[in-house]
Amino acid sequence: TEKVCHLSLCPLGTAAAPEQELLCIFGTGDLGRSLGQRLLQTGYRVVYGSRRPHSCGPLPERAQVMSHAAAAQSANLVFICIHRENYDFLETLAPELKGKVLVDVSNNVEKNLYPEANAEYLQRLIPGAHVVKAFNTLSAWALQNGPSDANRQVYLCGNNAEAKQAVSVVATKLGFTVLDRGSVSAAKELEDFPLQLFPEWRLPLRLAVGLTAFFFFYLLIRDIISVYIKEKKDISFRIMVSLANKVFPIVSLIMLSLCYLPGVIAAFLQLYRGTKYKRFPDWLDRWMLCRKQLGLLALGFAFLHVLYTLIIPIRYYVRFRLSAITVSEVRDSLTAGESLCLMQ
Ligand SMILES: NC(=O)C1=CN([C@@H]2O[C@H](COP(=O)(O)OP(=O)(O)OC[C@H]3O[C@@H](n4cnc5c(N)ncnc54)[C@H](OP(=O)(O)O)[C@@H]3O)[C@@H](O)[C@H]2O)C=CC1
Ligand SMILES: [Fe+3]
Repeated sequence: TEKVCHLSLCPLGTAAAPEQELLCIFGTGDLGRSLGQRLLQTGYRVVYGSRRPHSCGPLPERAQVMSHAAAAQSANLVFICIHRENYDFLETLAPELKGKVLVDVSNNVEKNLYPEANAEYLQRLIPGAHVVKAFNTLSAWALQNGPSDANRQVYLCGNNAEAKQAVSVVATKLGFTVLDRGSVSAAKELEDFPLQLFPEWRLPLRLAVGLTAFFFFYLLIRDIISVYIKEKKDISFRIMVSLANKVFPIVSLIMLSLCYLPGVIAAFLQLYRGTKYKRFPDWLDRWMLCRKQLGLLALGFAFLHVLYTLIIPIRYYVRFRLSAITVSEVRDSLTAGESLCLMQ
């Protein structure tokens, strides 16, 4: 109530800004800098903890830099923007970090590099702190530029509900949507996220490549190589357009049917079982989950088919024009020759 009275008594514009919360960032690297800049823009105060407070690279204006211990003491929330390989020194800061919320943003370069998740390791190093895994699925670039449609979500997990709440308040203020994934045992999963490149596309893409290769070679043997062997006719110029244009619609239709088939199978399965409250078998589950990708790929192949179909008449037209020109020129020269003969 004190704040409200204070604000309402003040004339417009001179209201004292409420004390901004101070947040701490360990590490003055790429991510630390981007995160700090974003936090400052959102209205937080930022203090960096660094090994070399006086000689670190360029930092956002208005940010303070101090030693790790001093920085840790001044804030309740500490973002650890340091690679996991260098975490070990944090153990010596355990007294300063006791009771603080530590945000682990780290990623690994490959899966299963370490037996435990980075966040669990951090928690083991500093048992007295509350570790929250968050922000690791964002890039420094995305953080600096603020949330966009593709980068809206911040996944977080941790054992302490209050600590998670504190982090999600910050994330929300930064403009992100928070998705709570549960306790720190989910950290491993979160750390694997950035290492999966469009996982749901992998199977459909492999399928598309496989089908394309299969039908390409099948048609190559059937339409071109066999003609060459039987009739000694070389029609290999057809490979680029005509043959390809036979492969595209076939693959497109197969992918389209694969997109709709699992739904039908699932419906029959439900009818057969007499209930829809039972899990589908794993293969069907996986198949159902990539229907969107299968459909989009089918659309892509259909589009290629349209494109190639439009190219073929253009090619014939050019050939027709060329031969028409040749014929008329031959005719002209012939008539010229005839008239020459007549004159003689
Ligand atoms: N860059 C990105 O896009 C993303 C990065 N991350 C994670 O954020 C973390 C930091 O990444 P990033 O900023 O790119 O890395 P950088 O290499 O740019 O920065 C790491 C910082 O850690 C500190 N540091 C380095 N070595 C040690 C050490 N031996 N002891 C103590 N501190 C050390 C340094 O700060 P100082 O000199 O001030 O001590 C350094 O600036 C990583 O865990 C990474 O996985 C997560 C998502 C995206
Ligand atoms: Fe067609």
